[in-house]
Amino acid sequence: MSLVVQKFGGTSVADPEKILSAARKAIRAQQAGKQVVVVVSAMGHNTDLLIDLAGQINEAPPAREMDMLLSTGEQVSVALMAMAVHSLGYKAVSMTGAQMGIQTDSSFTKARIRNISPERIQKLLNDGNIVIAAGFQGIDDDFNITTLGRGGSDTTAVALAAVLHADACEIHTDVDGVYTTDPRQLPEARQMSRIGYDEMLELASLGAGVMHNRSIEFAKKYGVPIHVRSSFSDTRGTLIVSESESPSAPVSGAAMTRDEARITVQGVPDNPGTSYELFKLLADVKITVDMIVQNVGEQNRADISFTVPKEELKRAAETVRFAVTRIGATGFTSDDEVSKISVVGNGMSRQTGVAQKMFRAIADAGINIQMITTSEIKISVLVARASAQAALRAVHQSFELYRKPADAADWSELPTRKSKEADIQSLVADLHAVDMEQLSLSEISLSEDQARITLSGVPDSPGLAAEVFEAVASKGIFVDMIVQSYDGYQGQTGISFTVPRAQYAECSKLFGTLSQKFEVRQVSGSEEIAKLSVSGIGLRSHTGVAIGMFEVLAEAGINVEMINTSELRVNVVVEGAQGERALKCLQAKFAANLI
Ligand SMILES: Nc1ncnc2c1ncn2[C@@H]1O[C@H](COP(=O)(O)OP(=O)(O)O)[C@@H](O)[C@H]1O
Ligand SMILES: N[C@@H](CC(=O)OP(=O)(O)O)C(=O)O
Repeated sequence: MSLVVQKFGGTSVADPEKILSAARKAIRAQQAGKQVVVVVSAMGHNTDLLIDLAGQINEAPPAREMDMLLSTGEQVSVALMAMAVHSLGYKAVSMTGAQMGIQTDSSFTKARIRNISPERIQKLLNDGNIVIAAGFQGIDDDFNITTLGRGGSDTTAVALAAVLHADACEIHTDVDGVYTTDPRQLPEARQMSRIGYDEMLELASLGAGVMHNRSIEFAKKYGVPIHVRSSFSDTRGTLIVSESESPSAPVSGAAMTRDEARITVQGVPDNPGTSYELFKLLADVKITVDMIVQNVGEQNRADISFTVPKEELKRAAETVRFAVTRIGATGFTSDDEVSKISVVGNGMSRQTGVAQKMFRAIADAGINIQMITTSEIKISVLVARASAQAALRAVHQSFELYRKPADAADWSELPTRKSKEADIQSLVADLHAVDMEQLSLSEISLSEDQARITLSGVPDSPGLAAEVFEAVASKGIFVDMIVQSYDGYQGQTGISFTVPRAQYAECSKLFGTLSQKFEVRQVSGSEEIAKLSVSGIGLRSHTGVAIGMFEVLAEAGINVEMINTSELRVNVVVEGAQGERALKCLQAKFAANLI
């Protein structure tokens, strides 16, 4: 019998009428011959209210008690939803995370699911019940209640869909589907018919609050199709599956992470191990570091810039102050008035000129780019918060995201779940054997076909990045990694990028002639670089991967020249001669995580 998981977010169960309307949807699905599991979040903004309440009693409430408190929001909703189904004449049973056997680790307020026992739910479904499951919560080995982190009900829903082998996991929310960017930010955003898991994973981590990023990790890992749709109508929404909406579009979506802060550590001794020490100290106090830009240093000193969520700046600055003395850096600067604008698309890894187009759009809007990082399917830039919305709009316009691509898939072509009955047995067995959210890496690789160009002391003004990469693109040179760092000294910035080794000579010649035009202090580079990549799922939520890479390379005395990180991959560039040795170190370090 086919089975559907329907998740209703806080806005969709905000009052009794909405709860009744959600209950009717569940009943309609059951009448259509499906077994139905409904996952609900706390009503409206109840989780925020509970957090606020806790704050009035204790400024730093114990995390265990926080989870005890926050889980009550969902417990209210499941009971009311079950009552709603009963009032309409159908059978329903509500269940907490513990009752469903959702076992987690003990990281209160951001627990990870280890295991789910589907037997009880399955029995209740077989008896004709609609099962109403509390989202966002679980239980640890010591019977403590845990929660999965803000927005975690999506993760509960997808995890249940995986273990119950549902046909689809429907996310019912207050928008019609996934848009090319947050429609609350840009009304011209367009609803997509579908989006790839990797694209959604990146967007969700970049501020597209419509989905919780960890739920996409699950969906990708277990092949669960997600259907994001409106709670208030029955229209088709957006499918999240393996393939993108359009095979040709370079960019599928754009996102803004509004409240960011930048820290630049200046004059870091350019020795193996210093970055590791800095990021380890930050990781030890559980600060999530993003957009790491370690540019190639001069005179054996480098600047390392990175971003942290704005609310973490105070804590991060305390740690960085300590780290500066410990690693012998010269100082640090920070700015908490910055936002990150990103574009994401599976198609960009196959096309040239995508980064340049984004930089041009932002330059033409008169906005300065402070930092750049790229990865295979994502380009992020840091801009002043006051210009962030204008930058988002400029980028959205430039890639014509408001227009449906001519080759966009339409609903009739959308794939459905293909796995067979036998798969479920092994899936369930598998889930009992391993942690559902354990780090799984698919590949550790070395490529030696790239070269690096570094422009140091570049004037930090609008349009510079666009001009540099337009010049490179005009020669038909494909740029892979790009990092631009904020330079706290004299309004200057440094840009490093990699190009195919075969085009290195041409590219250095180009900058030999262009360096005067761009008023670059120094152009340097190396034909002998090695790029090492660790790929998998959810590498940013498993922040240990980047740190682990820094650690083993530092231990082996190998200096990291460039780094970029994304949900799917962490890349580092090291000196060419060290490539093979670096690969062996990484393979040894992550052997247990390779699948
Ligand atoms: N790319 C996007 N597509 C659709 N919605 C988005 C996107 N980015 C951000 N959002 C926001 O996500 C909101 C839905 O998420 P949320 O408020 O958490 O819903 P729920 O309460 O159902 O969990 C939408 O109202 C929308 O403003
Ligand atoms: N109630 C929790 C979990 C959740 O997923 O909520 P929502 O589905 O409304 O984003 C929160 O607010 O974080």
